[in-house]
Amino acid sequence: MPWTSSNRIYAKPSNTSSVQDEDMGPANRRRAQAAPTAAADSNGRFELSDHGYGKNSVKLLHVHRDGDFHTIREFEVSTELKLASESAYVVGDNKEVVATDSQKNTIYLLAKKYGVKTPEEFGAVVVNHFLYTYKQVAEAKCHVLEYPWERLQAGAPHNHAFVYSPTATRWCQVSQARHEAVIVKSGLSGLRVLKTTQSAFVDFVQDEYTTLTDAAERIFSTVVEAEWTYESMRSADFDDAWLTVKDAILDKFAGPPDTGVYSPSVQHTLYQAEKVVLEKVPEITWVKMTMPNKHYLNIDMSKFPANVTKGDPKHQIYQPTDKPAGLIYAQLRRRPRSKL
Ligand SMILES: O=c1[nH]c(=O)c2[nH]c(=O)[nH]c2[nH]1
Repeated sequence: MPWTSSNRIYAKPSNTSSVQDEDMGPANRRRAQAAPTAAADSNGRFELSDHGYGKNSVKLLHVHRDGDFHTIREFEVSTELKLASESAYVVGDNKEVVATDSQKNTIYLLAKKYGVKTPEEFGAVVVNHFLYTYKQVAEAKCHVLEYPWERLQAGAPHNHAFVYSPTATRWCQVSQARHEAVIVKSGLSGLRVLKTTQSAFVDFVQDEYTTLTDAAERIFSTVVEAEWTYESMRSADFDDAWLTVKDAILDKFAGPPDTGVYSPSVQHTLYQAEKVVLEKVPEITWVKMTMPNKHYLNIDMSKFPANVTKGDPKHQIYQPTDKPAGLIYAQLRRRPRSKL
């Protein structure tokens, strides 16, 4: 979010001078004396090019009890405020500072008051609250990370027991600057997948730097990260969109259970998954995926005598190498509609 210099207020607000020394305890007096003015501090040589403060990872469990049928969602919520004034930083004046401890309390109180429907909607409630309660807040951000609880299936869906199923982590970042629209970015991280066939990498540049040979058949494994934004808060079904993104990735990576789907490269598989996301969720404006190529290397057994390497051809051994990994990403967005 760009910040114009008009947001910056260097002068210490004049009403601070009306505070008499006698009103201060010794510690406050020491602090007030120590606080430099902006000019004395930097002589205009420096300017804050960014700032913000908040509470990190406030953990919260939301239980919705509907008779015997309970639903849970567990979150880590982080807040960040950018004040219009830089006084807290530059001259040590805390008058406009909403304490990070109060920000933590606010998260609990808003969750109690409004419930937590989706991370995105709760994030919007939080940023709205800060902007409209405190006029000195110029921008508010809220990051929500959701723990992957699923209802326990014990023959039937259990009324009140859940199992931790960390297939992927869901998160969102909601931000709003004063007089501007809410911006929602959602994401999925840590979706680790591997397939044992239907992956190749051939026909790439061959030159004096190349040792890699064409692989018509290889292991394909990655840990997918994805993030995307929405056109507006209003029309989107955030839970449904998140599941659609996860399913698009799994479907384009794996294909049908019996035959799979051929991947000529990580790049192409990533692109295919992003295309499905934009096709299926019209509210998403762009989607970015990152797929590190977690290499599983063939082990050269040719140097060993035949009698030791001879084994059941059904057994194939690879060497997993986490690092280095190829790092492949792309962002796909909608082209503006032609006016013709
Ligand atoms: O799918 C791949 N894309 C690459 O760009 C690449 N580079 C590489 O060494 N292996 C692979 N695999």
